Amino acid sequence: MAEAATLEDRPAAARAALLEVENLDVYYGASQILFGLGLAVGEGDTVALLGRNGAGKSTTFKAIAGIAPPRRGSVRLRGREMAGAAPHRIARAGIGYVPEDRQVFPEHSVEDNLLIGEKKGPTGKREWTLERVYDVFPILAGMKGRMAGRLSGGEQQMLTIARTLMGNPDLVLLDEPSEGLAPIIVAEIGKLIGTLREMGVTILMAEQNMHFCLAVATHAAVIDKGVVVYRDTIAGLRANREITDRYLSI
Ligand SMILES: Nc1ncnc2c1ncn2[C@@H]1O[C@H](COP(=O)(O)OP(=O)(O)OP(=O)(O)O)[C@@H](O)[C@H]1O
Repeated sequence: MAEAATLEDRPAAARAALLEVENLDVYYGASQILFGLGLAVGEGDTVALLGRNGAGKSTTFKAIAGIAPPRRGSVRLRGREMAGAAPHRIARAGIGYVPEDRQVFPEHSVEDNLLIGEKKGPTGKREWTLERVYDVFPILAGMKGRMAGRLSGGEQQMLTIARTLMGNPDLVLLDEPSEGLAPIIVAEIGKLIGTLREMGVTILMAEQNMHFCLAVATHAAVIDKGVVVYRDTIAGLRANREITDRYLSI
């Protein structure tokens, strides 16, 4: 009898997916950006959406979050259709979105930023409290009274992730968490994502930095010109030179 595969050996789609995206077409005006895009995120997975600059990663996230509503296709969270719903409804349904440009409230303290994000999860859960956030993000505990606008880029990135978690989402979308940060800070963010993965937080993150993803993700989807061209475990991606050379060479 074949040995049972571990959770991470199985493709995300083989388990009941928390998020299922199918046949997504997204346009900006007359230009089509996503072409029948599909991907799945299993509960507890950390899925990296990898692709070059302009491949459509941010657009995919905006479509899932309802900011760039798809013209066709389906975005289901636990089987519930989200496509076409307003962004605030999608957020309330359990999808937390951390955009590329790290939106902190600069004139508010770190702690106020966290409290602004506080809400019950879709099933009423309140797993993330200030105490828990400070436990996982000790750097924020040390600067809770500081104005968010005075934080460094990496600290703002952490604050935005922490604020999103305060909303107790079922799924966190992280758009290019390593972008524009110094290597030492990227390593910190990587460690943090690793901690969240160990805690069972489900994450879909967009990245251009393949090395960053190899270190923290469990699964990968590769996007090229608005189409997902490859889906596998991170181990599968690592072993696939053809895909990494063709779409992700850096
Ligand atoms: N608001 C917009 N209006 C028109 N075209 C856009 C808009 N935003 C993005 N695009 C185009 O859509 C395509 C996909 O962009 P997107 O930002 O989704 O890519 P990406 O993979 O996230 O890349 P990046 O790493 O540069 O953010 C690009 O060709 C981009 O120029």
